[in-house]
Amino acid sequence: MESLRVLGGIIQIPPCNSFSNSVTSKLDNGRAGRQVGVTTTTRRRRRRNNDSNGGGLCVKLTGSVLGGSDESRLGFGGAGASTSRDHNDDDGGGRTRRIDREKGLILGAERDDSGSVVGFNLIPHSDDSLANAISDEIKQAEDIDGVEKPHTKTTYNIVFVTAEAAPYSKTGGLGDVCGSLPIVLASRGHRVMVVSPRYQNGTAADKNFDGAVDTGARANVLCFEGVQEVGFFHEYKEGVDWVFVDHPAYHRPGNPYGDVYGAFGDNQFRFTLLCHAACEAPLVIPLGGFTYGEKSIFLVNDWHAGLVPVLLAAKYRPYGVYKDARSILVIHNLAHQGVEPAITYKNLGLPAEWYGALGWVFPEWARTHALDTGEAVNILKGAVVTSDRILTVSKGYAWEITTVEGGYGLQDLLSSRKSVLNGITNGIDDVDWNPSTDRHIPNHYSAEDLSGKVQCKVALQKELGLPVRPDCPLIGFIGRLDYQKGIDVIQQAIPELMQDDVQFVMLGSGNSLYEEWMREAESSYNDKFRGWVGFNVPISHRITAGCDILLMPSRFEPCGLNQLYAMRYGTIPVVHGTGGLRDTVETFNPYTPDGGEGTGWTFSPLAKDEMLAALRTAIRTYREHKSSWDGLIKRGMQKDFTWETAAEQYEQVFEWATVDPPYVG
Ligand SMILES: Nc1ncnc2c1ncn2[C@@H]1O[C@H](COP(=O)(O)OP(=O)(O)O[C@H]2O[C@H](CO)[C@@H](O)[C@H](O)[C@H]2O)[C@@H](O)[C@H]1O
Repeated sequence: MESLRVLGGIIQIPPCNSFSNSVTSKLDNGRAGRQVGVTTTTRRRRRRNNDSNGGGLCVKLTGSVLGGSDESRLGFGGAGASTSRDHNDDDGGGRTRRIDREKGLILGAERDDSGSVVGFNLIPHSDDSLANAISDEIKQAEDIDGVEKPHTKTTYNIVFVTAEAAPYSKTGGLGDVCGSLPIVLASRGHRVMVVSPRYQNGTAADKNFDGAVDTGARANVLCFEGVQEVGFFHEYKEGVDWVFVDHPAYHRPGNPYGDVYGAFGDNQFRFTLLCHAACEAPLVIPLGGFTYGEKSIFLVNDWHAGLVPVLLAAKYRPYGVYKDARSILVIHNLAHQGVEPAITYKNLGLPAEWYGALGWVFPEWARTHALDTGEAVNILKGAVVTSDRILTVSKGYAWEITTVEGGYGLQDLLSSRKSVLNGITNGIDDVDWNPSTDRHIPNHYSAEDLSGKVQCKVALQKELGLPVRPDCPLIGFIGRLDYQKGIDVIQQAIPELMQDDVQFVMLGSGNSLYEEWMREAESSYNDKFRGWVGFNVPISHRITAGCDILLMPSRFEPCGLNQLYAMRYGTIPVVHGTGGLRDTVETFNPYTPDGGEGTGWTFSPLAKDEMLAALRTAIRTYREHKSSWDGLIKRGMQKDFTWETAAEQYEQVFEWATVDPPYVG
């Protein structure tokens, strides 16, 4: 059986021969390339590993099908591809169709009004059985695990640009989101690429990238007063094209942003490279035979990807490239904006006249000396200005960032873009985070049978060397040890909380002062407190399953994932009522006819006493009101936090983005 794959609403035909091909992007054709000094060459085209079953249809598309420049840009043609062709037809609409009598196929590039290729027609010429075979194949793609998958009405080519994507790289929630949302969007019928760096830090984590192979495609990026060559590695997995930008700057000990000495000094360089490379990837990497092309939607995650919309507006659109693309900035954390001295603007590979988009002036109180003019370049600000739409990861946070308290200096600008600003609450990966199948926890359980949960608690107490006491309330904290997470409030509360009959476990890494404090607290309260310093995913699952309560006193929280994981694992969240925490945790109300509603407790303001009061209410409920506690557990476990709901909302935003004209400056 010949196999066809359906990606992004187009029929994709696996190449039957591997062949070398030279692809030159539009930039090389003398337009934007000369202006900004970027050239791109694909040296070798590789076969998508998952498609290389030897049974692919052998179809060669030539310039008469696609038009000369498109042929080269899309990476078709090449000496090795073979097919027998009878003649060309004009379909009356000016499009040329290639008829393949032997296979009974008619192929034609379908274009929209502006001339962009939006897909290909594949029509059986004389044998209806082929049409049936094709629709069977399509159905199989949909029902791959026997489950009917929700499908989108309109498909898009979507390009995520991100500094991290789990399981390849992860330091926090950004990695989780960029590791799971793309898979859900792909399963709904979109064609999805994720572009992130190929980190190699000399640890076992390097193996995460073992499945990605060198595409041979290269981009020469002019920035930082030189030409930088980046490579592209690729792995096709779970319906997603994972593309990894390769450069020596990503090969060093530490995490994606820094090492034991702090943040890397060249992060502006490292993420400038990522952005330039991500803009080239859809033009030059023929994945499974097709590039993503110009009609792509870029999902620009946080400041690391923030130059992408600026590059689209300043470097590509003025030269007719990416005129049909759109960019959507997704803000996971406004506190980090990629701000550097104004003098570094010249490093970014942008035309001088675009300085205003990124230019930013620190308020007077934040300046360091009397002659400091406060002038800076702010990459996230550039993205806020130039992106076509803006998203945050919860509705509450979408409002907070327009206020003085939550706007980190960008509140006025964000308010001015309110008409294109929305909040979509993150979902969770319910395969990775499922207490009835989780490979990291010792006993499985579900809302129907909770018996495994107490066994997880006992196992955790043993693992941590705490007294094994199934009846003692066990409180957990998991997260980056950062000002954002309210660790200082926990610090203040611990001496008082340790007077109560409770156990407390903290897992986290980050600020070394907090790490040191966790070690000290463990030795001071050795029978009650454990501080696990480090980043450890299996332990994070075991804490989520084994604790009774998860504490999140975040100062601000754009969405927060741990409270969602906690609810799914029957662990009751006690959280500061801010951002996504307030949106997702409903405070327990026992006074309802059916015995109570709510999934946890929120407290406000963020202060030691308020936090302790909420914790103690939770502990009293745990001890004295067993049926209320069981109700809290069950309601939390039954909540729908899957990505499907969020994915549908993202699709709505894609539609709005494509209806409106793109930002042109
Ligand atoms: N030491 C450790 N060991 C193992 N795992 C650890 C860990 N420390 C943290 N994690 C994991 O990292 C993730 C953290 O996610 P969060 O959403 O809580 O926070 P983060 O602030 O990183 O993300 C930002 O982006 C996300 C995604 O949009 C928003 O939800 C959030 O509000 C915003 O601040 C969770 O999966 C957690 O288990």
